[in-house]
Amino acid sequence: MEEQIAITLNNVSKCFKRYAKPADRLKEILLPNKDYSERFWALQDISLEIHKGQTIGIIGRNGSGKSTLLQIIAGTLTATTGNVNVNGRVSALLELGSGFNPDFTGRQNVFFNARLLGLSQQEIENKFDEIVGFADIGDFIDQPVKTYSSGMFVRLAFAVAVNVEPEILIIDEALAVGDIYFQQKCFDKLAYLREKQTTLLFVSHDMNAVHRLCDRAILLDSGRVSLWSEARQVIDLYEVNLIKHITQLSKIESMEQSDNSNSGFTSNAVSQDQDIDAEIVGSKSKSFDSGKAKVVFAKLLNISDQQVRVIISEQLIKLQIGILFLQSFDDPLIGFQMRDRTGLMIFQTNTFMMNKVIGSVSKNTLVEVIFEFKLPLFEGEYTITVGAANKGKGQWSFEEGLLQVYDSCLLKVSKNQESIIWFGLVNLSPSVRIQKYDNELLKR
Ligand SMILES: Nc1ncnc2c1ncn2[C@@H]1O[C@H](COP(=O)(O)OP(=O)(O)OP(=O)(O)O)[C@@H](O)[C@H]1O
Repeated sequence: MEEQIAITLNNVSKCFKRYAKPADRLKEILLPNKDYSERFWALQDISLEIHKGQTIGIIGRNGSGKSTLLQIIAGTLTATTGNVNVNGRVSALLELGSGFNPDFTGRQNVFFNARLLGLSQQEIENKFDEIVGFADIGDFIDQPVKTYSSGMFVRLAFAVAVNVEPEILIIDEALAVGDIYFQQKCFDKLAYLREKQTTLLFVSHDMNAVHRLCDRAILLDSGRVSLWSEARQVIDLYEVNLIKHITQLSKIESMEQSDNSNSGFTSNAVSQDQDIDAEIVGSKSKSFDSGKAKVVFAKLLNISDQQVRVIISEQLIKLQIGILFLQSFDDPLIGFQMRDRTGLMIFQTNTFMMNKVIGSVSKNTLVEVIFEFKLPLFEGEYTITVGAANKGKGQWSFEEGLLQVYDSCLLKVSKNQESIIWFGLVNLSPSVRIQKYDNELLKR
């Protein structure tokens, strides 16, 4: 079957008027026959064909034209030249606030927006609980949105945009807003829409997110397509360009500071108690609960057994889990998994997989398990899911699942100032050997 085309752009360019001084704009209003502006081409000669069901990342440095491109596809801006053809119902999450009436309540805005997106009154009523459940803003749904925090605003806007079952979903950086739980929920929803063959266009500066969500990507550079290819290749080129750019900047900086020789690293100044803004959230959202066991506690401790929520990368940490078994079991196991802010599972294990036997437990037995490990992760927030089951077999498999509590703990990993400089998910702590061969040696 021939693949359907969702979006076609033919030689699209966008020109904005710019004024050197604000007064020039005013002068032009007062003297309409004079032109005080200069022309600025934010997009130049963009031609693309996006197939139905593709997920496309749009990346590029600040000002490269990403938002302008999204707005032209979403129809909120018109191209100066070229033509755009969009085939399907578009739901767009662009600038914060666009599409919402500040004086309307959240509820009214949901109906208003969903109507604009082509849903009937009945369809919106059917979807309303799902949208509000997703946004999770409580009683604020009946308050005017002008009273919302920016986080609440994005929650509601995102909830509407993704739950109206769009054929084409356009998102501009919205995933960067909101707490880790909401971000994970958004990623899960986008993964679901992707499975349902929704065409997704996604602007982000977060390359992990682009990598996770997108098949292909567009790299914009000064309003032109620099590369349109597999996401991995485009991200690689973007990162190489970024490194080159940063290198250039730092060369200029070091020339400027050549008289300042004091450029050494500072010693490790981050303390365990500093910057604690994470919290143990307990059984926040139960993904599975058989009613046969429950989590009594899930705590992160440092090596001195003090409860912590901020951990310096590469330090030892203990995860202390208490499970109360409400029935007797002959061979229970307890485990955990760690996920990053995109919901990506980084690690999981359990007592069975570690060849540790809890042994049979009678009704109302509390079992405490302590996992101790190093945390060589990149700085950021992570969540821990705690689970229990009976009779393990193979990898994360068992005869009877008892509970799985997502987001039992939230932890924040902070940078280890004494470590090497590195980037990625896990510090592989590489060793390195360098050898130099002089000319004489090479001739031999
Ligand atoms: N209404 C406008 N009038 C004049 N110039 C504009 C207008 N909108 C955008 N621009 C300019 O067009 C260029 C591209 O802007 P755009 O917002 O599309 O970039 P971007 O890649 O999304 O940037 P960022 O990553 O910072 O969000 C920028 O130089 C911007 O200043």
